[in-house]
Amino acid sequence: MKQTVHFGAGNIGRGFIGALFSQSGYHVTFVDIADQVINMLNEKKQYQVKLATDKHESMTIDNVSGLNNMTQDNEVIEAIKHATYLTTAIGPNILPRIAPLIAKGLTERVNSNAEKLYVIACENQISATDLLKGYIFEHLDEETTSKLADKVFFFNSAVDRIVPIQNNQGSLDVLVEPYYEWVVETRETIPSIEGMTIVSDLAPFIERKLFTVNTGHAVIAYLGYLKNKSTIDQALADEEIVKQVQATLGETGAYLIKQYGLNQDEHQQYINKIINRFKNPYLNDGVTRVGRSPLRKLGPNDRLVRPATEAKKAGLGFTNLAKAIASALLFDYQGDEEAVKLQALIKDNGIPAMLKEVSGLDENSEITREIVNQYNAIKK
Ligand SMILES: NC(=O)C1=CN([C@@H]2O[C@H](COP(=O)(O)OP(=O)(O)OC[C@H]3O[C@@H](n4cnc5c(N)ncnc54)[C@H](O)[C@@H]3O)[C@@H](O)[C@H]2O)C=CC1
Ligand SMILES: O=P(O)(O)OC[C@H]1O[C@](O)(CO)[C@@H](O)[C@@H]1O
Repeated sequence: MKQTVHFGAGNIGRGFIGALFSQSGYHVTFVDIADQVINMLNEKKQYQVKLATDKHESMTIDNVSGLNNMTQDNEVIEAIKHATYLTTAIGPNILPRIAPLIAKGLTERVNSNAEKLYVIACENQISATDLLKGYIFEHLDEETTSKLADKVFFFNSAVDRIVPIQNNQGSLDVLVEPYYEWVVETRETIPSIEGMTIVSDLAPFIERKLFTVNTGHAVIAYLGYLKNKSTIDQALADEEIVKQVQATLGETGAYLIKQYGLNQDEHQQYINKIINRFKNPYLNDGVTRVGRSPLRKLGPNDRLVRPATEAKKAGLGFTNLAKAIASALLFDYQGDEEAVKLQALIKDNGIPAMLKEVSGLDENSEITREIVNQYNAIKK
């Protein structure tokens, strides 16, 4: 049986990427630090992926096992030696932490296995696999790096499926929305995986996804949080929030249409479809999950700041994106480490300096000034 190694046995790992590999006839070795999940994978050897619909359809995912990367280095290295794919869905900030072990696995693999290995990071981040590759290469010597050239391939990808936090402690089952899209950039012919779409240029796909699904979701989460809504569908029952999401996605849409020559009507349909996905009442998706890690989400290349800077460059409007950024700055959820740090940065340094440090925006830029105006208006 073909083997794949997947880092991150969380929501996307079990509910999306690992499930597709299992359905494509692979044995999936999940690697994670969560002992309870790893033990359950090894005991039960299967779990259910349940669809968030009125019919509650479910499918069995089998041929799965687990390894703990903190305590089972050798077993992880062994698994990497025999895998056809190595994927991650672990969070972009965690990639540097798993890179040393992957580097050890690749070093042993290239000396013992001539088969090709395909590495794909499945994270909400532009060029996540390139980033992972960079971290891995920091731990490789020159000889190994050159051996890797025609044996280990790194492909960027875009992943789209809403998988909320699961309210089922002690179970491996995962509730997911029915929709999914996994787009992988490569010109190689690679072993086919059910549900994987191959493209030669990922940029339009990942930007369209990140600046529509993720920008829209973030706007709803931050505005919903400010209005004391607990879930995304509850936030979308508020007409003002709906209007604000539409206005913001109008701005990202204008940039995407101009940049990639998209058809305006088709893009509007894409936006409408996504807002309907967000309304799914069976997902029960918390605003604090969707708004999690605001420092990452306020990064220069992420879902809020990049469309604003790109829109500005293209001579397009960015007022609603500035309002979205301002609402993110008011995310003060104490259960989120980054939200706590964000509030401390704002308190200690003020918004312009914080935006310079976190978002790479000049303190006197037009975007920064607009964000500060919007922030003050929301606070009133
Ligand atoms: N949940 C969703 O709807 C979507 C998430 N994504 C992306 O997928 C990635 C994963 O997100 P989720 O699955 O939602 O998160 P999650 O928190 O459910 O899963 C992450 C997993 O990584 C594990 N982990 C953390 N640190 C680790 C370490 N040092 N070594 C090994 N394992 C470690 C955690 O124990 C957890 O099981 C993120 O980049 C996210 O942006 C992308 C699309 C949709
Ligand atoms: O996973 P992140 O980057 O923290 O952001 C959460 C967002 O990503 C998703 O997981 C889907 O792409 C959404 O649920 C939400 O927009």
